[in-house]
Amino acid sequence: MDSACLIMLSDCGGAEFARDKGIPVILFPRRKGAQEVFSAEDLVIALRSYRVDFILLAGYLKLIPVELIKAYRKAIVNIHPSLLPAFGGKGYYGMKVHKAVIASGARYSGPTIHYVDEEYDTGRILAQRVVPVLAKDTAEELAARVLDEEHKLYVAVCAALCEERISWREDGVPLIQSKQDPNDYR
Ligand SMILES: Nc1nc2c(c(=O)[nH]1)N[C@@H](CN(C=O)c1ccc(C(=O)N[C@@H](CCC(=O)O)C(=O)O)cc1)CN2
Ligand SMILES: NCC(=O)N[C@@H]1O[C@H](COP(=O)([O-])[O-])[C@@H](O)[C@H]1O
Repeated sequence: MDSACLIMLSDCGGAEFARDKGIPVILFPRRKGAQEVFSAEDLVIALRSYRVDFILLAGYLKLIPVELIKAYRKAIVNIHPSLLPAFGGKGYYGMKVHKAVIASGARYSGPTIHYVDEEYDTGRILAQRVVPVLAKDTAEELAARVLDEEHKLYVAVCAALCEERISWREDGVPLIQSKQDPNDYR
């Protein structure tokens, strides 16, 4: 990857880790009363200055502003810990998702990676993996099973993005071309 930049909601372990690796960190949105205003337009300018090509969300809990969506069309993806469109949207994040899945009696769950549009979790689905929901699962046990697949799926999708193996079906569904078999799209 030529360049990287971390966008965080707040200063946390991830921000410290990134700084230690020499990766620029931007806190967005700024806390109320912060010394300097940093608008969505400022964020786009900053990302362009760092030559950022893709934006990968993971546990980012605020709505990405439309200015960023427009500036990074088909270049912002998010990972969500359920099989969207089920258990997605405002209020569905972290353990809330897994608790809702278990309470529903669903027998399967799993991560979804989707393109980010103006609303929460309504962007085009790019990839999913399925895990079983066991009868006696706690939300924490299900979360761990889903997270294990998230970590594998995000790596595979990032590789496909960087290697330009994403194509778009006529109906607007994004497909990933297999690295092993160029005739296989998922
Ligand atoms: N424009 C978009 N922004 C974001 C998306 C998206 O699809 N489009 N995905 C989210 C990630 N996400 C689910 O994957 C998600 C994150 C947070 C929420 C939510 O309800 N947040 C609360 C605030 C929570 C807090 O501040 O602690 C809220 O908005 O009331 C739903 C889904 C990232 N951004
Ligand atoms: N709707 C968004 C959402 O729930 N995202 C989820 O947050 C976790 C990452 O958080 P962490 O890396 O901060 O622990 C991941 O499980 C991701 O699917």
